[in-house]
Amino acid sequence: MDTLLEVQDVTKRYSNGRGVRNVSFDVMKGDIFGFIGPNGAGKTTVLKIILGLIRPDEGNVRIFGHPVAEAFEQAMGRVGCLIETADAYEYMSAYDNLKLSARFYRELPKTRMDQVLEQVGLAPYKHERVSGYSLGMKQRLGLASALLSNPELVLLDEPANGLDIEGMADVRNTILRLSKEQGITFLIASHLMHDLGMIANKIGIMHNGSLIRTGNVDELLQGGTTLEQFVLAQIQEEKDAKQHA
Ligand SMILES: Nc1ncnc2c1ncn2[C@@H]1O[C@H](COP(=O)(O)OP(=O)(O)OP(=O)(O)O)[C@@H](O)[C@H]1O
Repeated sequence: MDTLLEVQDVTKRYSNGRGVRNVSFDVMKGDIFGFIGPNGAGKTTVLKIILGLIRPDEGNVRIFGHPVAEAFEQAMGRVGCLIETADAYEYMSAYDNLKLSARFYRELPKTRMDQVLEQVGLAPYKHERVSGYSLGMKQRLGLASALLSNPELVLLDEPANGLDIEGMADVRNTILRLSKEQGITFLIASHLMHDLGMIANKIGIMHNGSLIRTGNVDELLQGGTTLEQFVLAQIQEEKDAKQHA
């Protein structure tokens, strides 16, 4: 099986002593990898390191075999991301917003905006102002923007943040469809375990800057345990181990 992303022993210490320590995991082609953990656990820091936005103190990241530190352009060529909130110009249409984003990419075909709007189910509303969109639709527009460069690997940070249950289902279904129909691989950071548990095939649990567990969802959750129960138990185990150390 192809490894698209390798995070190898990554450490980042902020000046306040916080950060992430010795984080290692792989994302394979076709995965929907759920990167789970409470607020402040270190998920965003790891995503930013993967994207070359933060330089780690130690460790390496390889994407499609290319080291991000030495071969940034090759590594990022097939990566899309949505790491801050999906901010769009409200007074413009989805189509025009994407046209603006498209200026950042060289050689995008003119039809690409329509293709990605189709992929996220916004084609019927593409000429409507974004101000009239639901939060779920705005988030799907952010996803459309992340898809512009035709990436094989997409990184999303808290894609369900601020969405109601309908909006969450909307974004989840879009991700699942993109995974199944386009073969896109996802790494999704979220503290919303129930939401992520419905689509992820693999998970990594971050707690206090460390990755405390990774594995296949099917293998980890046996006997009717929910992902939420599992993650909470893992975090408790980690706390107990620290207390007795
Ligand atoms: N630039 C920074 N300087 C100092 N500390 C930081 C910085 N960025 C993040 N931190 C701290 O590092 C830790 C990890 O933060 P990070 O944002 O990666 O966590 P997270 O799991 O993504 O949480 P959230 O979902 O709340 O963003 C937190 O304790 C945070 O306060």
